[in-house]
Amino acid sequence: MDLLTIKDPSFLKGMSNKELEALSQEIRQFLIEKLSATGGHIGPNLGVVELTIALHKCFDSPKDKILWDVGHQSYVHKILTGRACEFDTLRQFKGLCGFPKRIESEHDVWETGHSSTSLSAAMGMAIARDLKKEKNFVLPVIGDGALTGGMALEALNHIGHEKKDMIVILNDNEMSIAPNVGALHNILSQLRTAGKYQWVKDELEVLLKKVPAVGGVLAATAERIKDSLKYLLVSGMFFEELGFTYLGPIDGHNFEDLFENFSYAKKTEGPVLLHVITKKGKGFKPAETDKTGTWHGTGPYKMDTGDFVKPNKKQPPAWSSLVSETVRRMARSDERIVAITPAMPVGSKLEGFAKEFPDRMYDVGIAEQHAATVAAGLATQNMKPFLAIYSTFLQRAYDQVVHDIARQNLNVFIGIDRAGLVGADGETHQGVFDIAFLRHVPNIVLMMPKDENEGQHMVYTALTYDDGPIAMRFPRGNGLGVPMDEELRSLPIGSWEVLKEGDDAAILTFGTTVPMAMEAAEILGKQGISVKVVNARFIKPMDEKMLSGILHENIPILTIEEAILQGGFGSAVLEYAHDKGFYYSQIDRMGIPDQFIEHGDVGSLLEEIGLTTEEAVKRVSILARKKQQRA
Ligand SMILES: Cc1ncc(C[n+]2csc(CCOP(=O)(O)OP(=O)(O)O)c2C)c(N)n1
Ligand SMILES: CC(=O)[C@@H](O)[C@H](O)COP(=O)(O)O
Ligand SMILES: [Mg+2]
Repeated sequence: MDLLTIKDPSFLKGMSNKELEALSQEIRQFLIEKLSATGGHIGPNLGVVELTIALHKCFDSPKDKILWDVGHQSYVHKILTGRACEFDTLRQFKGLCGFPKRIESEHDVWETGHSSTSLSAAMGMAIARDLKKEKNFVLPVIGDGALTGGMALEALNHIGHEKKDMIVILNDNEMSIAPNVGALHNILSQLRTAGKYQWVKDELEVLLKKVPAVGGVLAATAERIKDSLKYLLVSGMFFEELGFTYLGPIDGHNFEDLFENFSYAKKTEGPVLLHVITKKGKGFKPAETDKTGTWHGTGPYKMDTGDFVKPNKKQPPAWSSLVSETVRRMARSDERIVAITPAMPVGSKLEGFAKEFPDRMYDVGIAEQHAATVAAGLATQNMKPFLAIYSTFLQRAYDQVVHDIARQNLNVFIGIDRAGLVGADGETHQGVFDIAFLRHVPNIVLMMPKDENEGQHMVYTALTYDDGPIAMRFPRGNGLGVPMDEELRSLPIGSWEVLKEGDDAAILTFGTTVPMAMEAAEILGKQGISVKVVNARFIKPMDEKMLSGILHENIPILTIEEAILQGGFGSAVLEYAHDKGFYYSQIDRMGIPDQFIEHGDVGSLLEEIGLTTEEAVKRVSILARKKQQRA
């Protein structure tokens, strides 16, 4: 069939299994083709083709609520709900979002991007349903990786206690981004090999009921026999003990299995957990055989060979590699260095570190809070923990940074990756809040390098700093390709760097917006305006000596940051000026406005919010003109 003609999932109701098999192949081929041009989360989506079709055939979305945990595997859902025609714009500026988006469709009942929220949201929907005395199914789909997230376990605990009607679909493909980790993963492995539990339990019930009852004693004994048999037959009655009816494990690519279990689940009171086994990347060899997470989320690729489309010219090293490899280099001479990642060993480029120091690298699963406090615990024992974590995911560990790390002034090095706009992943992943939520935390040092050479020195600074928590933020993508110093050196904490002298105005900035500031200063120079450009590489503590000097000279200031304005670096400069009595200094700020930034290429996003060289030129011209008028 022509997928582009699909308006909603109702067409599935009348289709035979054979027709559904054919549809599955068409959807797989469509995904492989479309994503070869756009990139995206090909592996996760190829794994849920039959599962998604079966859900939309057996249930009535949006009356029945289908939630997608993380949401990176919702492309098939988007195809079946009338958005196939938008896939050429997937994850592009003003195009189709790569995660569920309520504004896109009534079938996207819950927005995700960060992991492990679906069960909690589903519980909220189930409570609302029952209070409103409505009748509908609530169906969160959660992966084996997402299940390792603390929120998911909090939700299981609550759902099992409240015994709300809900059908949790556990999509178990044994993979997180990289192979899944943890004791929960081991329980799932046991369940995967234990074979179908549910039918055994039911047959047991029938059998035991046939035993002639001799009063309650035997029945109670029978119950105990049944329970002990349950333990005997199926290890890890983890979910049943939590109050769920556990079904499965079943083949998530087999329509008969899916339909049979969905219908059983529909008739089961209370929360059901249906354990579905799928193959990540199914139907596309390179993705299906991927054991490292390379095909979890990709750029464009060649369909016939599976080769990724490479940029035309050689790229400078990725920022994540620069940081992780410098940590690795330092770990050779400092045995105290331990790396911790919450399920992102591939994204944080920690494979080399893990290979060289297997006993000093911990992937804790999707557990950012746990990761941060493990780092804190390590620091109490005079180890040198390196917490490698994306800016957006660090949001999950805010209290652990405040309560465990900073309050105890523990020497943890936080490598804040993907700081700034990340682009295609959009609103849920932009790394724009970390300055605002860290700057006000006592004891913390927060810095950002202007290029990868300064970056390696910052890693050295962080790992040789012993006075408490120190965080270095760095962007997604690649460095600038600057020459790299052989020897690593430490930067004086709180020191800024003058990149260009000038006295009509000063631009204070750091990281990715330094080139923009230099370009603006050059343009303004040609207009007779001499602009000082300062690499304000320490966001906290600021270089108060240099800042008060600029304020004393009454030089107007423009701050620029690829981070949220409210509470950001510019706010810190405003606060400082006011606190030191510079009430009349001209200070302007450029940064991310008070809104969530959607998906798209970073250039278009910066253009759209006016974080551009042209805007900087305009702002400084106004400041300089005002200064001249006052002179
Ligand atoms: C809080 C949070 N931490 C980390 C991530 C990054 N992440 C995206 S998908 C993923 C793995 C999810 O594994 P699973 O739930 O099993 O889904 P699968 O990709 O196997 O279908 C991770 C760690 C995230 N989205 N949210
Ligand atoms: C869905 C998810 O959260 C991850 O797959 C994320 O998209 C990875 O981001 P990077 O591509 O920046 O590593
Ligand atoms: Mg998985």
